[in-house]
Amino acid sequence: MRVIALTGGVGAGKSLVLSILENEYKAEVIKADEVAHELMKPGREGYVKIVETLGDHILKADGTIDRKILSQCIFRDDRIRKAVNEIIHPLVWKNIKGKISSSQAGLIVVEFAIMGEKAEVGYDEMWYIYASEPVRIRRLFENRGYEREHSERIIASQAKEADYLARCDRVIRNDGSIEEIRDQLAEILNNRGQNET
Ligand SMILES: CC(C)(COP(=O)(O)OP(=O)(O)OC[C@H]1O[C@@H](n2cnc3c(N)ncnc32)[C@H](O)[C@@H]1O)[C@@H](O)C(=O)NCCC(=O)NCCS
Ligand SMILES: Nc1ncnc2c1ncn2[C@@H]1O[C@H](COP(=O)(O)OP(=O)(O)OP(=O)(O)O)[C@@H](O)[C@H]1O
Repeated sequence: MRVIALTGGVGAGKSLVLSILENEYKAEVIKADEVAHELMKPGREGYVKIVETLGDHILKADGTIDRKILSQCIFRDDRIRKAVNEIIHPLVWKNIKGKISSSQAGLIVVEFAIMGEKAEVGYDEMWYIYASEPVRIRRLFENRGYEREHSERIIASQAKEADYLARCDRVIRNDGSIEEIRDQLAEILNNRGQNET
């Protein structure tokens, strides 16, 4: 079993790379953000602690956490982001470790945008998906409707490029076309073997 950690900032193209790895390389994909959302559903460990810490103004009428409100809290206030991260991230990594140890897949890819010290899930190599900030801001505006200011706030809250580069074994460049991404993945996984960094 080979475990690849896949990281990069918002809008860099992680989901795109994951979909290619899942569909064309039969990888099992684990998304940290999806795990976090599971753990923030009513009654789950993350939900209880986050509501205790932030208060019930973050809840919708049906009792679920309102992601719009949580997003505004997280990206407008560093202290709130840190508090939420401290609650949710240890639970996320524990859950992901469990998923990896019970998996039978030959290739597992764990995706996360956050480079905290606790982001250690026993991976074999870490890939950094890179696209320049202007390209990311444009794609997020065109495809997700994010205003420039919102994208810039998220980018400011995430690891800097130098931090990603210092931690990663491999850089996948995604400033160009989807075909260029496919070519890079084929070269890494087919031609030169999965072990090479
Ligand atoms: C902040 C939330 C509410 C935003 O939800 P929303 O549906 O608007 O957008 P989405 O989930 O697509 O997130 C947008 C992007 O924000 C970035 N992001 C999410 N959480 C964080 C965070 N804690 N710190 C920095 N960036 C983050 C990621 O690049 C993500 O892809 C949501 O992402 C969330 O619940 N985050 C807390 C859980 C978490 O830390 N997840 C990250 C992996 S553990
Ligand atoms: N090479 C590319 N060419 C054109 N569009 C792209 C390319 N790569 C990514 N995109 C588009 O840019 C947007 C952001 O990409 P994606 O969702 O894969 O980023 P991400 O790193 O997963 O972001 P997040 O951290 O928010 O999850 C998507 O709409 C995606 O379709």
